[in-house]
Amino acid sequence: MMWRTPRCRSRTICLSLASVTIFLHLLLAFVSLPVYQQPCGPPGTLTDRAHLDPAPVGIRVLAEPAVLEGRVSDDVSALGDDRAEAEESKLEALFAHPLYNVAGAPVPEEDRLMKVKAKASERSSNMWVSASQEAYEDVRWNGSRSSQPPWLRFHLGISRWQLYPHRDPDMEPLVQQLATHRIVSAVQKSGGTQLKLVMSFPNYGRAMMKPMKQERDEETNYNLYYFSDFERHNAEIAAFHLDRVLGFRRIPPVVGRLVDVVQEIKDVTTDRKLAQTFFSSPVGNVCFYGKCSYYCSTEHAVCGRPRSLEASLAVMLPDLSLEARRTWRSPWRRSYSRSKLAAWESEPDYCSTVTKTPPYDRGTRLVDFMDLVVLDFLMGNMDRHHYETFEKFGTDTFLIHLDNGRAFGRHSKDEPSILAPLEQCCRIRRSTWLRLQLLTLSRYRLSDVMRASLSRDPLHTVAPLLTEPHLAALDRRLKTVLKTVSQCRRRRGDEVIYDDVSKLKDTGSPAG
Ligand SMILES: Nc1ncnc2c1ncn2[C@@H]1O[C@H](COP(=O)(O)OP(=O)(O)OP(=O)(O)O)[C@@H](O)[C@H]1O
Ligand SMILES: [Mn+2]
Repeated sequence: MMWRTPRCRSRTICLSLASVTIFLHLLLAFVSLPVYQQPCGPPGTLTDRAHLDPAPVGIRVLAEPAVLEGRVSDDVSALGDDRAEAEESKLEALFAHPLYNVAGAPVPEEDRLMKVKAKASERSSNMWVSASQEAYEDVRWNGSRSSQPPWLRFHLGISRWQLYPHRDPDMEPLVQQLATHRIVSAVQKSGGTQLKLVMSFPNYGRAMMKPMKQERDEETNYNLYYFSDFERHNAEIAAFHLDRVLGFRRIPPVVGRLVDVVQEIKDVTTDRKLAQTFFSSPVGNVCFYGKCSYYCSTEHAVCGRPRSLEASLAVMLPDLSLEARRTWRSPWRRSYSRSKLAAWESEPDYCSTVTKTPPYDRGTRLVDFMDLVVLDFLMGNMDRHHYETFEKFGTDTFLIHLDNGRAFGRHSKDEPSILAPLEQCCRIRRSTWLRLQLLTLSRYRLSDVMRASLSRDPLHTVAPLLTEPHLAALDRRLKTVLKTVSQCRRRRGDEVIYDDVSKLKDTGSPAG
């Protein structure tokens, strides 16, 4: 009977510990309640700047040591509401979180990419000269927003730090038009390696179309070098959603669409070279292959079923003649050679060379690049040899995350080399790091919010844009990113975190 005494004692200790734990949880719940009940505020109160309010309560809470050190468990996240939430409401909750709803000063004039000038409508109508002018609407745009088509409002909304604002009221009409608007012209887009078309709408809007080339459950061939990989239409779509979920807003909106290859391409194209590549396959599907340097041959034709083809449509950025863009070579670009290593793969102190070189030696360029690295690692994109910025904004501006067609090729393997810049430089924005931590919590889990976000795309009804293994890979890779940051912090301490949050508080300068 001697064994009873220690057990009784341990039971008493357990009971006391349990009471203390419950008390502490209740106390914590009571204290945190106001945070989770914060109203997200009407869209009018939100700013379209990607920087953070000096004192949003949620940020202060998230900046507590527990979160910063990665000690946040699902228990803490569940304090506000521990019920299983529908994924759509998880996405809503994420977008309502203070880390996404940052208040600040309105965007100053000089931080806007474009503005409406007198007689802009006349200039615009001359820009898109079409062989079949009657297919286009009469242009009656002026300075009033309601007269402007959604694509123009998107252009006018681009600022120094992002392509579009959080909770953009213009987003829904824009994606609606991309998904449903009549296509009046389709021509091949020159440049780049693979087949893609520029499509025009009756209101002079334009979109870049990439056709489906691969089934969703196919994985990239392991023996292909990344530069020979196919471009995937669903990767372009999913990348846009992921970039928005991460709070970057640096990818032009992309939607999926079933395109009738006869009615919406062959019959309306003025591109003779493209038209010549149409043929009917042995089973009666209409196919075409266009002219380009990779995969433009009968063997790699894209085919309708029998005429209906899945495609991604990305809204076009302002024409280069209006707003020039600068292309930057990535310091961590891969070698195109099958045998040579790039400098970053062999030089141990490569990052310190980069950080001494403009534009990485000042401002936010390095941490902007790290944001791109995180995005690319999560979606397995090895094809980031270049990135672009708007010339007008010089070096103090965001990086446009264009060309994501080679992402989401593999779910069963992660590509650690994509994270090399983060590992080597050990530098990340605090706001990014905080949002990444948020996305590990069950309340906002990355795979769940991505599933919800992607289910809004029109092609979702044909088949989910990302298969479950791809969604699971996002959660797995997110953990790896946070682990990398933790290891950096152990090695280098606080210098790892670029404090865009308190920087704002102190100086009010844009944190990017
Ligand atoms: N939404 C867009 N609006 C305007 N221009 C765009 C847009 N997306 C891409 N571009 C431009 O078109 C060019 C080719 O696009 P993209 O890089 O997606 O094609 P690609 O065939 O994958 O090219 P690459 O083979 O070089 O990777 C890019 O260099 C970019 O400048
Ligand atoms: Mn590409």
